[in-house]
Parts: sequence; C-alpha cells; structure tokens
Amino acid sequence: MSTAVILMNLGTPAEPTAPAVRKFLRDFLSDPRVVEIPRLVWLPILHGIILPLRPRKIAPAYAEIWNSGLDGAPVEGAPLLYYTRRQAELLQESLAEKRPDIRVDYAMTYGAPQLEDVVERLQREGFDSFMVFPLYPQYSATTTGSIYDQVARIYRSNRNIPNISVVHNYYQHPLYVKALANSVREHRQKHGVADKLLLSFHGIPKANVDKGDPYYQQCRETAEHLAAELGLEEDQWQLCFQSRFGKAEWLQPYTDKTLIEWGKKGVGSVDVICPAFAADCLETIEEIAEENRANFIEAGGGEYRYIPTLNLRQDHIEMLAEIVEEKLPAARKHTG
Ligand SMILES: C=CC1=C(C)c2cc3[nH]c(cc4nc(cc5[nH]c(cc1n2)c(C)c5CCC(=O)O)C(CCC(=O)O)=C4C)c(C)c3C=C
Ligand SMILES: [Fe+2]
Ligand SMILES: [Fe+2]
Repeated sequence: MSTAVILMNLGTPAEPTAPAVRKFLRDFLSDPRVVEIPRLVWLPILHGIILPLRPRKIAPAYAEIWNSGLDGAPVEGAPLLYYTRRQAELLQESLAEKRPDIRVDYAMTYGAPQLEDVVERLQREGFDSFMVFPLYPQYSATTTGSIYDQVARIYRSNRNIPNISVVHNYYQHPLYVKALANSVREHRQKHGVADKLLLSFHGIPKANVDKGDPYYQQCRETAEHLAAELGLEEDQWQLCFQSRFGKAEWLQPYTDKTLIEWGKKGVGSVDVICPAFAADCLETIEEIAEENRANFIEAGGGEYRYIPTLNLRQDHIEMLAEIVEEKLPAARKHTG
C-alpha cells in the first residue's frame, strides 16, 4: 500500500484581478455548505449583487498581498497557496527520515489544485491510500464539511474506491496549542507583553451553530487551552470572531466591534492572534493586520500588534508530522 497525505486549505483566486476573483467567489459561494440560504433566494443575490460588485472591491486587496505576505514577507503569488505548497514540501522533508514511504501533496477546496485531480494523478502514480488533511484546526461544516463532500464525490465516481481518511480536527492536539503558545511567547520577547490578547477566529453564521455545528465550542476550547498554557487571567484575553459576511447574525463578539470598543476605552496595547488559520491570507493580512489596526487606533487605542499564523514555523510542521505519524502507524494491519 502506498500512502499520500494531501494538505488542504480553502483556496484563493488564480490572479489578483476582478475576473479571477469572480470565478473564485462563484465557486466558493455557490457551495451550499458555505451559504445555507435556500438556492432560490441565494442564487439571485449571488449572481445579481455579489458577483457583479464584490470582485471589483476585493481584487485590489488581493493585489496588495500578491507576492508579499505579512510585512513584505517573501511569498510567490497568493500567500494562502504559497504557504500551503511550502507546508507540503516542508512536511515531506520532515517525514523523510521516519516515513520515507509517505508522499505529501496539497489541494484547495475551491480553485486549483482540486482534490479530485490530485488524487487521480497520485493514483496513476500508484498511490492507493490517502490521508486528506484539512488545515482547519477546528471543524466546521462550512470548511471541513465541504472537504468531506469532495471525498464523497470521489467515492461516487469510482468503481475501485481508494482508501481515504480525513483528519476531522486537531484543536485539542497538544502540539497545536504548544505551537500557538510558542508563537505568542516569541512575539512577546520581541515586542513586550500587551495589555490584552485578542484571539480572533474566522466567524460563521450563528444559526449554523444553533443547528449543531461544533465550531463555536471548539474555538472556545482552543482559546481556553491557549490562555491556560500562557497562564493568562480572565481579563487578559478575549475570544472574538472576524470576517462577518452578509446581513445575518454571526458568532459574537465581533472582532472589529471589540477593537473599536477597546480603542474608545483607551486600551494601551493589544496583541492579536488568529488560531483558526494555518496560513496568513487575505483574511489575516488585510483584515486583521491592517483594517482592524486602523479600527483600534482611530478609536483611540494605543499599540496594535498582529501575531502571524503558524505558517512555516518548525513547530507547526513538526505538529503536522506528529499527527500524520499518529494516524498512519508504520506497522500495517492486514485489513484495508
Ligand atoms: C459566506 C460565508 C463564509 C463562511 C461561512 C466562511 C467560513 C470560513 N472561512 C474560513 C477561512 C477563509 N476564508 C477565506 C476567504 C473568504 N471567506 C468568505 C466567506 C465565508 N467564509 C469570503 C467571501 C472570502 C473571500 C474574501 C472576501 O471576499 O472577503 C479565506 C481565503 C483568503 C485568501 O487569502 O484567499 C480563508 C482561508 C474559515 C476558517 C471559515 C470557517 C470556520
Ligand atoms: Fe472565509
Ligand atoms: Fe474578509
């Protein structure tokens, strides 16, 4: 049996242009896992309002982060795609000694490379066992759930179904919490300790959680684990949700409103970390490191410092390697 691990993230436009952003958003926002509004209501809004307008607004933001990550970090093309490809390369190197039998590749839920194409290519090369590894520490039907749908599609279109497992979540993994804590500690060594640590997770509609999505609970626990690991008191940290989209209520408290409130109260300094993202991307570089900095400072806040996501940190790659080794024990069973 030859096994391949496929790292996955959400996807990003092919180019920082309005047509490419439109194509990406059409694919992404047509997924009923992402927007659960009935199709008859949602598709006219998507095609009549969002796709004609949003790409023109968002493309310049993508142009700003293209070929440059946080603070001009060396990146080729879109940061999310670049970091995911490099994570796959570094994970391959990290596994080389202990598990030279495992191939590491990557795919995106929306845009390229598509999971189905990657699996097909690897099957042609002789791989018959796959571990799909969504780089979402917390499970949500809107993200991880779509990846399960894509795996189900591969099952449906195959007679000889490949052996595929999916990593459901890893928010409780001790090495994940340790890597987050290390990133905060290293940041503090360089910049000092801020008055507050804001943990900003990507939001989802509140109704999804009311209907049973476990994402909120997993974010809460992640925040509590990290606060405990850092020895923070209740008033030193806050859990928040960012990137609200549309008119419905999303998970609260909202990141932008919290930072404005803190600015008005004259909070002297804040560190912001985004634990739900495995790589810096538009939602962190543009929305958190830039837009929300302006929100806080314009409202009267003092210093604002963004702590990069785990990206290519060695402890992040080692965490991925550890999860792969735990889930793919070298001693093979005699079934499946
Ligand atoms: C419309 C609803 C959305 C839900 C639900 C949602 C959940 C969700 N998203 C991420 C991570 C990422 N989101 C990214 C971009 C992005 N997300 C939405 C909307 C929803 N996300 C939009 C419309 C966009 C595109 C940008 C924009 O138009 O604002 C990205 C990629 C960013 C990039 O660099 O390309 C990531 C990653 C999570 C983790 C999540 C739920 C848990
Ligand atoms: Fe999103
Ligand atoms: Fe956004």
